[in-house]
Amino acid sequence: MSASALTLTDVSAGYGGHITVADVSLAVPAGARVAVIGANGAGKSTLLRTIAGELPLLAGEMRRCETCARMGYLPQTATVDRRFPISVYEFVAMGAWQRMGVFRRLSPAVRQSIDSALARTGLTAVSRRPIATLSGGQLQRARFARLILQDAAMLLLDEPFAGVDRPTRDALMQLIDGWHAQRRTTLVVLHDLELVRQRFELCLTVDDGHAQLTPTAELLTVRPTPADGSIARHDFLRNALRA
Ligand SMILES: Nc1ncnc2c1ncn2[C@@H]1O[C@H](COP(=O)(O)OP(=O)(O)OP(=O)(O)O)[C@@H](O)[C@H]1O
Repeated sequence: MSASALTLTDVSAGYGGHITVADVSLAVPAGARVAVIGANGAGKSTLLRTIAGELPLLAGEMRRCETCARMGYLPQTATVDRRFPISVYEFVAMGAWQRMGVFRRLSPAVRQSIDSALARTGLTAVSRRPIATLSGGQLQRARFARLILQDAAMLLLDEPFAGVDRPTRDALMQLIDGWHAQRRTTLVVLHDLELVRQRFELCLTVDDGHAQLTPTAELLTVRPTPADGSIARHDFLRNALRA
């Protein structure tokens, strides 16, 4: 049995004392690819932000394995990223700030890592352009390149494929697969259940104020029927899988 990257015990998450998701207890195995799924407004982002430490726990306890304290968090696509008057290269380089040293100089090793991250995300040709000139898909690639630089053991990605085309989605999904091969743990908020079925071994379902971890094979392999009680407890899944 693999070690846990993340353990939640009776965790409640929400805003200003108002609980959105209650009593979450689960253990995410190190290196797992976890799809966080649920209807709009169910509380997926709230839970992810709480795990990222952006929101305080309203109750319960959270433990991360020692290396998983090195965490990369990608919020839903934010327009604020583009407002900075910096180049794509500089934007990506920000992922390496922890490795830059006191004078904030880029060592040759860090420069090599930046070049490699730009190449892996297909951005080498646009690396000198201002970040503001990137398309939505290119910006998402740049945000992934910055994540590569962070070298995090646990990655929390909130709807990373929203608004990107199929080739970009496939390229970014390959990066997530690569992180999986390196035994990094990923929690990814997704609405594409076919992608979840193909590439994520665990599902964190957020529904009706509760969240639980279930093997994808158990949750999504069987097409639901009205008599299928295991799926019927999640209305959002029943509707989505019937569509
Ligand atoms: N900053 C906030 N302050 C107060 N309530 C919030 C805040 N952000 C979100 N909420 C509320 O918390 C609930 C859960 O929102 P959340 O964004 O976590 O849902 P979600 O599952 O990620 O939805 P979606 O799939 O639409 O992104 C919603 O009722 C939402 O209105």
